[in-house]
Amino acid sequence: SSKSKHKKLPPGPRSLPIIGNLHMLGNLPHRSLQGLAKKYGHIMSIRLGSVLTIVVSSPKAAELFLKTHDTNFASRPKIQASEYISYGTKGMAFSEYGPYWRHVRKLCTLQLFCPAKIEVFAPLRKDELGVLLRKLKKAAEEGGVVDVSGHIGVMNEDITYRMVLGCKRDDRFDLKAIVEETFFLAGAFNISDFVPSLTALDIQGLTKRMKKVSKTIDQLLEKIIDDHEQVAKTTSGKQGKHEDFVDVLLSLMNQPLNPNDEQVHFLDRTNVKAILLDMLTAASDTSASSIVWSLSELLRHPRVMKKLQKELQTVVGMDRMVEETDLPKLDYLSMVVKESFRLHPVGPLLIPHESIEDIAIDGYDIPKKSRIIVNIWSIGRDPSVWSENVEEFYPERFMNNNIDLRGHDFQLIPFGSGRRGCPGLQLGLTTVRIVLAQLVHCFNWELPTGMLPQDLDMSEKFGLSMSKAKHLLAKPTYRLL
Ligand code: HEM
Repeated sequence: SSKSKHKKLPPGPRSLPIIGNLHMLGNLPHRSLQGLAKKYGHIMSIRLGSVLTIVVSSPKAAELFLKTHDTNFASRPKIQASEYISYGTKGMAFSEYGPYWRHVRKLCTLQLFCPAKIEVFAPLRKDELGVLLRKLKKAAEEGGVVDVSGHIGVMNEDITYRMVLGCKRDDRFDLKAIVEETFFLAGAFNISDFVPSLTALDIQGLTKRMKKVSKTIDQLLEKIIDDHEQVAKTTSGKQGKHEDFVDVLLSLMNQPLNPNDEQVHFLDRTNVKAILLDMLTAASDTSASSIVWSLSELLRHPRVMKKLQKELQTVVGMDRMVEETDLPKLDYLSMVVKESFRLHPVGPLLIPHESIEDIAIDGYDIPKKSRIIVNIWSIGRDPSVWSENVEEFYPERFMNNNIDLRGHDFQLIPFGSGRRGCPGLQLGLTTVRIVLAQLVHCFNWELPTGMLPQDLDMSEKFGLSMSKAKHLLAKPTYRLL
C-alpha cells in the first residue's frame, strides 16, 4: 500500500549527519529536551546518532505510550551497558519484552516485592535508620554541621545490601564504588549505542570501564552466592532466618518458571546474578536521592518544614518515634513527598523504552525499534499542567485532589507506569517516607551559618538516577522528649 511511502514522523529539529541530534543533549538532557519540546511538541522525534528517538513530554502523550499502547512500547533497547553489566541482558530492567522478562518480572513481584516481603524487612529498615539517628544525635550534641547526603547514602546502602545480599558493606569489596560505577555506566548516553561505527574507538572510554567493572561485579556476586550456598548446606533449612533476595532467587534456580507452557524458562546462576545486580543498582541511589531532594526542599521552605513537624507532633506525639504503621495517617508528609517527586523525579527520563511494531499514534507514524524517552521531569514543570506556580515547592497543590504517584495519573509518574513501571514502588516509597518522617520528627534542621534558604544549591547531576549535585550540609538539633 501507499502507507510506507507516506510515513509521517513526529516533528523535530534538523539533525546532523552521523551524530543526528546528540550534540543537542548537553549535560542535562532532560532540560535540553524540554526546551526542544516547547518548540516541536509533546510528541517529538529526534535522532540520537542512527537511532530514531521519540520524546514524550505531556501527560496525555505519556498515557498513549504507557497505557493505551503499553504492550507495543514495553520493550527495552539493546544497549552496550546491558551487554557488559547485565550479563547480556539476563536480568530484568534491561531485558527485551517477551516471555523471559514476563516470567522474571512476575516472579520478582510475587517473591521479592509482595507486601509480606516488604513487611519482613521493616525491622531491618528500623535498625539501620536507628543507626543513622544515633549518629545524627551525637553530631547534634557536638553542635556540628553534618553531611546529610553522605549519611543517608550510607544508610540506604546498608539497607539495600542487607535486604538483597544479606550482608553489610564489606571490607573485601567496595560495594558502593561498584554500584555507583554500574549506575553511571547504565545511565550514560553512550555514543557506541547510537553510532555503531564508532564503537571500536570507545571515544568516551565507557567500554573499557564496563569491562573492568563487570569483572569485579562477577567476582563479588560469585563470592556472595557461594557464601549463601555454604550456609544453606550447613544449616539444612532456614530456621527463623530472614531470607534475603539471594536466598529467594537461589531457591528458585533451575526450576521451571512456567511449567505449563510449551517453551519452559529456567533461572540459571547467570540469571540470578544479573537480577541481583539489577536490584542493587535500582534500589541504592533512587531512594537516597529522593530523600535528599525532599529534605533540601524542606530546608528551603521553613513554612512547609514547620507544618510537617506540626503534623508529626499531632499524629505521633513527641514521646515516641514514628513507625511505618503511622505512615497512612500522615497526609501532609505524603503531599510533601509527591511535591518533591514532581520537581525532582530521580528518573527524569524513566529507563528508555523501545517500540515493538510500527504503530500510528496521534496522527504520527512511529516505526518499530524506535527508542522512546518519556520526559517526566518536563511534565512535572509544565505550567499548562500544574498552573503558573509550577516552579514553586507547594505541597498544598495536592490538597483537594486525588492525584497519586502510583502510575494512574500521568502528570505525576516518578515510578513510571504500566508493564515497565517500577516494581519496587511500594518499597521505595515506604523507605522515602519513613526516613523523611524520622529525620524531621527527631530533629530541627538549620543550614550552615550564614546560608539563607534561597541560597541552597539545587543543581542536578544527570544520570539514570538524578541526584543533587552538591551534598546537602545541615545542622541537626534533637527535638524529641
Ligand atoms: C524512590 C525510589 C524509586 C524510584 C523513584 C524508582 C523509579 C523507577 C523508574 C522511573 C523506573 C523505570 C520505569 C520505566 O522505564 O517506565 C524503574 C524501574 C525499575 N525499578 Fe525502580 N524506583 C525506585 C526504587 C526501586 C527499588 C527499591 C527497587 C528494587 C529493589 C526498584 C527496582 C526497579 C526495577 C527492577 C525496574 C525495572 C523494571 C522493568 O524494566 O521491568 N526500584 N524504577
